[in-house]
Amino acid sequence: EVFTAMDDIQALLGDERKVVGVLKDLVKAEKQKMEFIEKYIDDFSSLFDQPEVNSDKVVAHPVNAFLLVKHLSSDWQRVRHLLMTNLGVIGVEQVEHLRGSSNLLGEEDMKGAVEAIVRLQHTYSIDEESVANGRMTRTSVTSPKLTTLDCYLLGLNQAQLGFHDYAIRWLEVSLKRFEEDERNNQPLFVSKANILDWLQHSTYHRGNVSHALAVSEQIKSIDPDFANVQANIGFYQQVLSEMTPEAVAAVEKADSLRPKLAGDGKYESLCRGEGVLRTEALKNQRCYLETYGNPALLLQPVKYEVIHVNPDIFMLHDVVFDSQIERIKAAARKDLRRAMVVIPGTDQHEAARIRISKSAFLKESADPVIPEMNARIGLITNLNMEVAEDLQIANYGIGGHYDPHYDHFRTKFDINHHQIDAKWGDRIATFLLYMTDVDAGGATVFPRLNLTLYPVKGSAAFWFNLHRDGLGDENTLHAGCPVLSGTKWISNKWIREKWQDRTRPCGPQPDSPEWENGWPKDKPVIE
Ligand SMILES: O=C(O)CCC(=O)C(=O)O
Ligand SMILES: [Fe+2]
Repeated sequence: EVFTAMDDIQALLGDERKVVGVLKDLVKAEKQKMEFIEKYIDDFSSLFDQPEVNSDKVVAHPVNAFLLVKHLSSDWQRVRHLLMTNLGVIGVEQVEHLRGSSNLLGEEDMKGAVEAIVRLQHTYSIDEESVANGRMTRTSVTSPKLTTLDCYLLGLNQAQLGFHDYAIRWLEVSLKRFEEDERNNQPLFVSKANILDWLQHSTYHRGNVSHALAVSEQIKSIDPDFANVQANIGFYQQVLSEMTPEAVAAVEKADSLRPKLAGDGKYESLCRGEGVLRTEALKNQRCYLETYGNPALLLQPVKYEVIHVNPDIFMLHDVVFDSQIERIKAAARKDLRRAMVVIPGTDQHEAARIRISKSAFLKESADPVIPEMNARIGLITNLNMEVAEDLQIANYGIGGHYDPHYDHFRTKFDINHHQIDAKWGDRIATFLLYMTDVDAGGATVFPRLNLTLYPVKGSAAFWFNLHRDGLGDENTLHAGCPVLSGTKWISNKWIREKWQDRTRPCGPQPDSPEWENGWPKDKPVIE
C-alpha cells in the first residue's frame, strides 16, 4: 500500500499556485497581443472606411501615405511577429515543468474524488443540492457553488462508476443549472444534449426504458445528428415492444420513487451520530485514574474513561504530547513517500492517489519516537509490548474510511486462523491513538454496541478483542467512518495474546472477573 492521501494534496497545492501565476501572465500577454492586432485592424479601417471619400484622395495626403506605409511595413512586422509567437506552447511547457510528471492526476484520481462524494452523501445523508450550493458540511471551511459543468462531470463520472441513482440526481441538477444559465445568457460549457445523453444512459440502467426513450427523443429534437441517438431510440422501442404494459408501468413506478439517500445500516447511522457515547449503565460514572501501581505513572496517572464493559472499551486521555504526534507523522511521511514516485522506466504513476486511506507499519529503527511510543503504550495499557505488532500509522484521504471489521483473527468458525502464530497468539487488544481532531466525520463506531467514539487528538481508544477464554468477541466489530471534512491520522498498536496473563488473566469465563456492577473493582470514580 502507498501513502499519499491528504498530504499529497497539500504538496500539489504549492505547485499549483505557481501554475496559476504563470497562466495569469499568459492570459495578460495574450490579451495584449490581441489588443495590438485589433488596433492594427482598426487603424486601417479608420483611415480608409470614411464614407464618401475616395481612397485615392486619402493616400494623396502625406500623413495618410505615411500611415499606410507604416501599416504595411513596421506595423505588419510587429503583427507578424505576434502571430508567429505561440504563447500557448510556451505556457504549456512552463506549466508542465512546474507540475512535474508526478503531479499529473488522471481519470483514476477523478473517479476516486467522485466516489468519495457519493460515499459521503450516502453515509451522512447529504442531498446533491446542498453539495452543489456549497453546504455539504457545517464546518468553517466551505466550498463554492458548483457550475452546470461541475454537476455534469459529477453525474457522468457516477454513471461510469455504476452509481446510476446518484448520476441521475446530479444530472438533473446540472440540467436545472443549464436552463438557468441559458435564461441568464451565461456562457454554456456543456451542451444540453450531452447532459441528456448521460441521463438517458443511467435511466436505462435503472430499468426505466420508457423514460430513457423519452429522454432520447428529447435529444433528437435538439440535435438529430447526436451520436447514437437514432440507434438508442430504435433499441429502446424494441425492448419496450417485448415488455408487457404491466412490466413497463412497474419499472416506471419503481424508478419514480427515488432511492433513499441515506445508508440505513447501523454503521451509517452511527457515523451520523445516532448512537451513544458510552453504555447507558455508565452514565454517571465516567473516569478513573490508573497507575497500575507503577511508580512511572504515580505523578501522572492515566485518565481511563470507561466506554463499555464486556467487551471492555476505554478512551485514554492525554496519552501523548502533540510534539510526539508531529514526530510520528514526520517519520511516517519520510518512510512512505518513497512509494508514490513514478514507476521507473514508464510515465505511469500510482493510480487514484487522493483516494481512501494509506497506511504503513513503522519499525523501531524508523525514528527514536517509535520506541518511545511503544514503551509509552506498554506503560499505560500495562500490557507486554514484546508481543505487539509494529506501530501502524494511517492517514485517511478524502472520504477515507474503514468498513466494519474485527481486529482479531480467531472466530468460533475459524479457530485455527493462519495469521495466529504459535508464538504470539491472536490480537488480544487494540490501542488506537488519534493523531488529529477531525472537523467532521471520521468517528470510530461499534455497530453491535451502538457506540460512536469521536477522534480527539492525543486520546486513544483501547479495547480488548478477545474473551477471557481466548475466543474473539464478535461485539468488537468496529469501523472508521468516512472523513467528511478535515484530516484523520491514527496510529494502531495491535497487542498479542501471549504473556499478558499477569494483567489480563485468562480463564474459563468469557467475561472480565475484575469488574463489579459495571465498574472496575477498587477504582474510585473521578469526573
Ligand atoms: O479509523 C478508525 O477509527 C478505525 C481504524 C481501524 O479499525 C483499524 O485500522 O483497524
Ligand atoms: Fe480495526
